[in-house]
Amino acid sequence: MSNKMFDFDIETLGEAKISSPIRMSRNNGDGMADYVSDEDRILYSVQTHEEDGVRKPLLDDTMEEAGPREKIYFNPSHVHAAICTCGGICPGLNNVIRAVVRCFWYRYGVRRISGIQYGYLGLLENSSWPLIPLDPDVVDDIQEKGGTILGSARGGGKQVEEIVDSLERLNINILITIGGDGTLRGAYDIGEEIKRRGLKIAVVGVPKTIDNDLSFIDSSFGFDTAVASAVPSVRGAHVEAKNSINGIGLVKVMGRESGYIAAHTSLAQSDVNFCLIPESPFDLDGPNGLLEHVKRRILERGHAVILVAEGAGQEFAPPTGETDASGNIKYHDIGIFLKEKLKSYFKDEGIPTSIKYIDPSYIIRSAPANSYDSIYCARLGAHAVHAAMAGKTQCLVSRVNNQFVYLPIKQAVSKRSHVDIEGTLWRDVLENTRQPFSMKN
Ligand SMILES: Nc1ncnc2c1ncn2[C@@H]1O[C@H](COP(=O)(O)OP(=O)(O)OP(=O)(O)O)[C@@H](O)[C@H]1O
Ligand SMILES: O=P(O)(O)OC[C@H]1O[C@](O)(CO)[C@@H](O)[C@@H]1O
Ligand SMILES: [Mg+2]
Repeated sequence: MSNKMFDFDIETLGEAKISSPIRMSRNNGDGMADYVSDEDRILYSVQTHEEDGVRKPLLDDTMEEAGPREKIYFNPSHVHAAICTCGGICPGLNNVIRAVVRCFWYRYGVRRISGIQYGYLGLLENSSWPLIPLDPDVVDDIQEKGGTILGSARGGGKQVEEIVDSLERLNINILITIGGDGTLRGAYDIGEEIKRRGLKIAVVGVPKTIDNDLSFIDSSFGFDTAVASAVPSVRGAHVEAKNSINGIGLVKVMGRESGYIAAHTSLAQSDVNFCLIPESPFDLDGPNGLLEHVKRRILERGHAVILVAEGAGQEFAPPTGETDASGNIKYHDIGIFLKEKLKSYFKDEGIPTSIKYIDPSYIIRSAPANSYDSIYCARLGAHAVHAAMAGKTQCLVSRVNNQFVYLPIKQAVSKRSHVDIEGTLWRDVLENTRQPFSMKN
């Protein structure tokens, strides 16, 4: 009997019958890398569980290993591949684009590769942005720069019929979408419309989220760079706070629903005394509220550093009622709100303070990828191309348990990843900051 919890089966456009132009081996031990077969599977859970009094691995949920297949679906000379980047920018987008183009070009000999400008908007009927022809020369140095050479945008993704009309009109038969949960949902819907029309167009996603809030992925590309880029702001806030009388350094980082950047940055630069994330609601006032705890810290140590994720404390103000072009709710600026609260609280308490507020959000998001993310993006991009050439569709490339895998988009977007406040990451953050485990009265 199967105890499967997840559906990790990948859809394909049809049987892969064409021999891959990539020369690899079928045998272990001959000193040459082997093709990956669809039957090569990776265990999803590396934890053991108890069965009949014995600890056993969970063997039922397995994911398809990513990599070049011996047989591919598309004849490379018939391929017109397109790439688009959607949502907010993130370190590493250009690295992924570069890797995708180079893999199509050098490994498979694909010569028609187009960049779609400004995400799904570039595929709408009235788009005035032409396709950008891509080849290894065009993408040669792009990894040096932050952002994406294609531009990115929100909105347009729900107009799937128009998008598929454009794919048909432009003879695009592979679409690589690089983006977050919204982009992936859009990619899935585009795949459904393609199926409904009986077309043979592969849609493959490369998951992007600076907030690191996608499930079924160890950590998203650009996240390591984001944390590394947040560190100097915390360091600056700490120096400013220490050099002032009762100084308070307040830093805001991104993280709408998940506080991973804040949590990891607190560990990377352990000057943080209070790390505030959406997953761990807190009170401002009262004996166990944030303000009282900051006061205690100021009276004991003469300075304090607060790192807040943008989605934390949203309940302190009524919802803005505004959304962006993709339908995401616009948040209050918790950084500015906290700065004002701290100011008036300490004034009322008769304690002189100096509050320095730093918001490095867009500096972090626009940074070029560091070496760790550059390596990661190069590998993600190539793996996305191997999936598409093999005719896999409505899937994405991910790294789970340090292995590259293909996952169905539907399963991957079925839940978001949040910092588990009973888990080891948050436990380690609390040990480092020495803040109370709860600041609720
Ligand atoms: N539920 C959905 N179904 C189909 N398309 C969607 C959906 N949500 C968003 N999209 C489309 O996906 C694209 C990107 O969405 P969004 O702006 O939310 O960014 P994202 O991909 O979630 O990345 P991030 O929010 O991390 O920057 C937009 O073109 C949007 O129209
Ligand atoms: O300024 P924008 O484009 O609305 O994006 C802000 C949002 O984008 C994200 O960086 C995700 O891409 C969130 O962390 C943030 O809330
Ligand atoms: Mg989103």
